[in-house]
Amino acid sequence: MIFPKLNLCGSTPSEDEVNLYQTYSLSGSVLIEIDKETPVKEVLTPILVAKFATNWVQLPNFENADELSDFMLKILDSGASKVAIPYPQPFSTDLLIEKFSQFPDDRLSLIINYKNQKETLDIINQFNPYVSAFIIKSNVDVCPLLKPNTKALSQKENFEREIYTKELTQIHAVAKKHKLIIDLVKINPTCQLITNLDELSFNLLLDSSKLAIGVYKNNKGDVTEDGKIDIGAAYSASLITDRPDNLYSTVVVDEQGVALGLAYSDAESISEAFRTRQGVYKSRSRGLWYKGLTSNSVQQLLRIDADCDKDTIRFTVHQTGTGFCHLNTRTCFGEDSGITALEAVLKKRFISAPEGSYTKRLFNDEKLLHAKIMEEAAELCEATDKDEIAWEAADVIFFSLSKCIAHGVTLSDIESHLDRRSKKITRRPGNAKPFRNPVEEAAKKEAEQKKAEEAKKVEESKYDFSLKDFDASTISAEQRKVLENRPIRSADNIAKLVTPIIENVRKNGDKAIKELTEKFDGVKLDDVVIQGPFTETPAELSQETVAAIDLAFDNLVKFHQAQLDPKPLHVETTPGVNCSRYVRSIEKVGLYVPGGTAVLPSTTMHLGVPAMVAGCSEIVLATPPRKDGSIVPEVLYVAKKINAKMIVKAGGAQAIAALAYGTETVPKVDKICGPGNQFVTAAKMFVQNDHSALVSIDMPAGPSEVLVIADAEAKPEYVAADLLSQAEHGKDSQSVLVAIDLTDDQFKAIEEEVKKQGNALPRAEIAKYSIANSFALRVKTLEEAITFSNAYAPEHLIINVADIENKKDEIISKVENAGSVFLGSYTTESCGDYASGTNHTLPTYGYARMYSGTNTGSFLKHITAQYITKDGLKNLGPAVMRLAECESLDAHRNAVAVRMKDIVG
Ligand SMILES: NC(=O)c1ccc[n+]([C@@H]2O[C@H](COP(=O)([O-])OP(=O)(O)OC[C@H]3O[C@@H](n4cnc5c(N)ncnc54)[C@H](O)[C@@H]3O)[C@@H](O)[C@H]2O)c1
Ligand SMILES: N[C@H](CO)Cc1c[nH]c[nH+]1
Repeated sequence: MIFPKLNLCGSTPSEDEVNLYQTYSLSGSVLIEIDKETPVKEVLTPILVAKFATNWVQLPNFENADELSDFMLKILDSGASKVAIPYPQPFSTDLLIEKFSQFPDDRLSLIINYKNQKETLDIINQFNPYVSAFIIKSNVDVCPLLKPNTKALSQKENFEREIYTKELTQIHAVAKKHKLIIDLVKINPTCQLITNLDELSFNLLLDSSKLAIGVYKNNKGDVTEDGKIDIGAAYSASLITDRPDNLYSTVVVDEQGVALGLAYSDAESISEAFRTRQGVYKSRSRGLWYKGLTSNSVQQLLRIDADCDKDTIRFTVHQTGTGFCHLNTRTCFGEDSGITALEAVLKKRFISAPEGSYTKRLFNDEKLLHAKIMEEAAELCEATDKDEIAWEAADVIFFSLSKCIAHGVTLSDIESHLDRRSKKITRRPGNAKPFRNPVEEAAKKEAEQKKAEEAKKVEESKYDFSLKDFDASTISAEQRKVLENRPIRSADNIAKLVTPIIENVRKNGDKAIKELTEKFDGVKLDDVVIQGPFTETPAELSQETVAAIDLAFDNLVKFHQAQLDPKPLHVETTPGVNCSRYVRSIEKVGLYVPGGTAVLPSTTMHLGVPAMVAGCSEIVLATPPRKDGSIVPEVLYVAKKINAKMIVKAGGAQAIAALAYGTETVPKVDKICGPGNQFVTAAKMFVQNDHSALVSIDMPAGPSEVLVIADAEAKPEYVAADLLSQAEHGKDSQSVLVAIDLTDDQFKAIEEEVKKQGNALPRAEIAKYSIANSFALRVKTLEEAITFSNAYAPEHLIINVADIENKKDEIISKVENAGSVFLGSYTTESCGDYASGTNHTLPTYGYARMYSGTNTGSFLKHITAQYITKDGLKNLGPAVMRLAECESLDAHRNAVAVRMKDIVG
């Protein structure tokens, strides 16, 4: 809900300010800011005693704790519901708490300047027992809650919104029972912001610089050009309705809370009610309904309240004229009864009692009325029997109320005095120890204990992350063979799973893609593809991200361009026999960018750059969409840089099938490249073997893996970080450590680091599984280590050993099988994963024995040609004919023989 604020600092407020107060107070609660100059008795007290508003008063800072405490007492006794005290004050927090403890907590609130979440939570925890509300003042200039939570939010906006929401939720969790109000000083409010804050149980403070009145009336919607929000619209933003006509049921009551009838409201009518300060509703048949416009039975609006679940509101009004009901009765529920009815009767009689009647005499003859009051009061004092007491009290009320009516005092005025009395407070002794509520103290202790237990649980639940440890000198040959291979994965089951997916896409095209994306990725797609060309740089990308992508991209282009040799090859193999070879790019390529557990703009570059450098004319990207059906801006930016034709918003086997066979919107491609999980790899193998697909693939690139060779010189911190960098990719990734001649302590230091760094990772849950699938092998020498690595054929090989600068050429000459090698303690694999220039799409699972990683050549093919002269055929022909005879292929022999006849006769 909103919480209007009015500044009454300084001397006497203007008429406009008083008017504003009267409008703001209709919303139920107002925060009035005063300073030491504000005349309390003349200005503040008359406002505070108004019965219907709940007034909070914001006090200034005081140099002295006693002065502050005296001022608090004065304001509270003047009728303020609560005082709001800015924190910190110029004196100590302990002293402030001591002063607070002398007042009831339900009369105090604290204003905190938000610096960071930790500090705010600490202050809230400290003051929780002594106050009943916190006003959190924040100076952010962008609030992630201004927009609705829709698909339109960018990844960055979603992230910021999530963080912000988490912070507010945590504050709410700590200050649970307290009212929370947020003052977003630099933000122009919107209805959406108020609704979003409501969901987080925060009220929004709105001072007069942010509030406007009657914006609807001027047909300007709910916000003015200078960013002020209409108070009625702001109030309505917190309301909800389940009615089909979207109106809010509105119970209309009088000053005593007696129901006059039921009406309906919407944002427009509420706005008008605030503007006119009268009962204005929305008639279901006639639109805006200004009550009393035709009947003269207008209603002075006193206050609007929302019920507990905010789907019904209550208008408290002062009803004039004949009443609320169209049948000319005061209420729609028939006649009044009790004291309310008595007041109405007495008011009527005061105006119209016949001359000479007893009532007329009572009103006119003050002495008679006093005597009756005294007489009935005495009789009430003497009465003992229950019925008699009630009888005499009724007499006292009758004559007292007559006196009130004769002097223009209403029941509402009497209630107002009763309320004021209930607001008077007695301060606890000044030197009392800080007041501690035993119930809250016990709750606090319990909460602390719970926190300690939870911290213990977190500590205990830390993942083990220990490495299975083998010694090369003691393991058997069989054991060694097992380590050289990867954990066996049954391809049968996966093939069974992907075949129907591929068939479905082949048969049903885009419809199947949409259905499978909803099933496996939980995303409902409107369109299967985003069509290029991608001409824009997505606005949500920061400059740093753009610069990082640009640097990585340029390095990849340099390294992949160097691999391109576009010149034809000419060799004269035998005099007159001229052989040649020509390079051609593969026309249409499909690049699969994984996206199941992490979005990989880097893979988009590592596939896209060689395809672009090779000159492929049609590049189609495929990647799983985000939950809102969109594609991350980083991938869109790379799509622009490689001039991709389109992006298919799908992952898994369905994406591979779409690229292989084509659909209504996805063009069929000639080659599919890119890594992926087991479904992606199985689908690539399937389509490659299906002649009707006529498509090739790059290689079986599966779960990421790294093998780190480290000796005693390698820093345990670096070794652990490198092992974890691949372990975090997926549960089936493998990280192998080959440790050269390490002592137990040195080995343990690496293990400890893996545990420490692993537990701190946001993807610890994934890394835990891959480390459990991994192992360490302890060897004596570098040669032994490289021998094992050649047998294992890792995707990535890191060699972090002493004196690498001098030994690197010798070492690399011994490496036979590896996707990519990283030499020395500063050459972390992450550089190759992103930006150094080498390609990160590499063969895994031991395929580095026979496959290369992705390179420019992956997107090229070669055409050979030959030109044989007469002399050439003379030189080569006899050998060809002899070989054809060996194979009994006479037609082959004859094709040479018919020519040789002409040449040699
Ligand atoms: N070797 C390399 O060069 C390299 C590079 C980057 C990533 N990788 C590897 O790629 C892999 C990426 O895997 P990922 O899962 O994160 O993303 P992914 O894009 O490969 O797979 C996600 C898709 O799998 C499909 N899927 C999920 N569960 C399914 C089920 N039960 N049945 C059918 N389909 C299902 C979904 O459609 C989803 O879109 C990781 O193993 C990572 O290590 C390798
Ligand atoms: N290490 C992966 C290849 O196995 C590539 C990658 C992408 N993002 C980070 N790393």
